[in-house]
Amino acid sequence: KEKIEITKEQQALMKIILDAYNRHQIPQDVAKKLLQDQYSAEENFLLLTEMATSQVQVLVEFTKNIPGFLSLDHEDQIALLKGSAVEAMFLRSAQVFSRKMPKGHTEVLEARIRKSGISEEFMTPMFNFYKSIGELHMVQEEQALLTAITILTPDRPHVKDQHAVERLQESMLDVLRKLCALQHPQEPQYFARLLGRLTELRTLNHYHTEMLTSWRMNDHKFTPLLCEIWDVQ
Ligand SMILES: O=C(c1ccccc1)c1ccc(-c2nc3ccccc3n2[C@H](C(=O)NC2CCCCC2)C2CCCCC2)cc1
Repeated sequence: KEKIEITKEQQALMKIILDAYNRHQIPQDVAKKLLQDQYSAEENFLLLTEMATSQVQVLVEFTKNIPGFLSLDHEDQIALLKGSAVEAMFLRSAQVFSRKMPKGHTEVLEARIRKSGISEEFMTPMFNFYKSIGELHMVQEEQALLTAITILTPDRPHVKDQHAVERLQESMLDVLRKLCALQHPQEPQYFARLLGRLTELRTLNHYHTEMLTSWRMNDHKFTPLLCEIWDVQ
């Protein structure tokens, strides 16, 4: 049994990532709002765009704290943020959805989301993803590292220096691999399952434009930031 140990600098890296992740949480809790009241499709869409706009701002702050990110080529920094924003939003939504809630609240939340205005065809892949994230029972460190790994995906569109991004992503993957081995000693395949979720995330990203434009309402209004990030309008 080879001895798994996280080095001093890897511990420091994990602490930086975790602090940044916890510092940059979404301001108000969307799940609480959804559990309180039923909203119309228009109100839900407005809630989504407000939540997503603040999440993008939070994501930028989190990303700036990833060691080495600010040393990347500036245009590559933008390409990485733009390329990962939707995936990070779904990852965050999945974490909000799979958070421990009082009895029956998750079912109410799911029902509210199903009736929020998203078109039927996207419900299954979206909830399959949320449930597969929930089954992993990730600890905070794993969630933070997985978000950083998603952002540091080298093959996003328009990234010029992919090797520089690969090097940063690899150091995150190495810490995550060790953390999984330490946190889940009985589950040697846990790390692979975590990375499998990133593949599922890409498929959600793939049809995000139809998901947005097919909300059951007309005149979808987006903030300027979301027009940039979501390639809409
Ligand atoms: O259609 C969607 C879409 C959006 C952008 C690109 C492509 C598709 C699309 C549709 C629902 C959800 C989505 N899945 C959720 C799971 C749990 C809780 C809320 C969730 N949401 C939305 C939300 O506010 N997400 C926040 C979460 C914090 C981080 C920023 C985002 C609300 C919005 C009010 C109505 C009900 C769902 C997330 C996304």
